[in-house]
Amino acid sequence: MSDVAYLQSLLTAHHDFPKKGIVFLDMFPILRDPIAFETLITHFMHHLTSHTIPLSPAKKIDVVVGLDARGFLFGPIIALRLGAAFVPVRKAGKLPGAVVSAQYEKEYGTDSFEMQADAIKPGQSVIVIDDLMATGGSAKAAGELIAQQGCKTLEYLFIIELEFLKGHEKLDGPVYSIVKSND
Ligand SMILES: O=P(O)(O)OC[C@H]1O[C@H](OP(=O)(O)OP(=O)(O)O)[C@H](O)[C@@H]1O
Ligand SMILES: Nc1ncnc2[nH]cnc12
Repeated sequence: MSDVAYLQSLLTAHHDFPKKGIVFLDMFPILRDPIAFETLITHFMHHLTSHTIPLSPAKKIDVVVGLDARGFLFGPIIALRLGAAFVPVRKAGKLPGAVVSAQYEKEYGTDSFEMQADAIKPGQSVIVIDDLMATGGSAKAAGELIAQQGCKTLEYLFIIELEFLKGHEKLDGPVYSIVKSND
């Protein structure tokens, strides 16, 4: 079985969670299996070092931005392996000090994201990491916060992309996802 098929086999679908009509894809079984978790990190690192960094104008990644909450579970590991900073984007009201904010709509509701105003510096190379892209609303809001700080998002990375929702069309940068789901 390929690495991607192995990771995909661990994802579990929950119907009508957290709302009727939503098929929720749970990635936590990957984190329960240390070999799968290591495979996930290695897969992202291979993509970043063989594709994203060579194509980046600065030939490096300065900042990994992880989205609340599941992007916090593996974003910091990738940041450490890259020697990059980790910066959280959190749901409104959770971060102290001056923040920048963006409202967004996601597959099952609306929310507001915040980032600390001094967390990234203009011109830094930034990537965004999260577990799943559905409508792309969350990732788009994160991209807006990064743009407000004078940076461009090099790439948006996800474990899972619900391709049929066409979230990539909302984003201002390329998307990389390990597992693509079309139903
Ligand atoms: O592409 P979208 O339609 O915006 O949906 C994707 C977002 O929804 C989920 O997070 P959620 O807001 O449920 O937060 P959680 O990680 O705290 O559970 C998921 O982890 C993404 O962040
Ligand atoms: N269908 C889904 N499964 C898991 N997380 C999600 N976030 C938004 N939509 C989701």
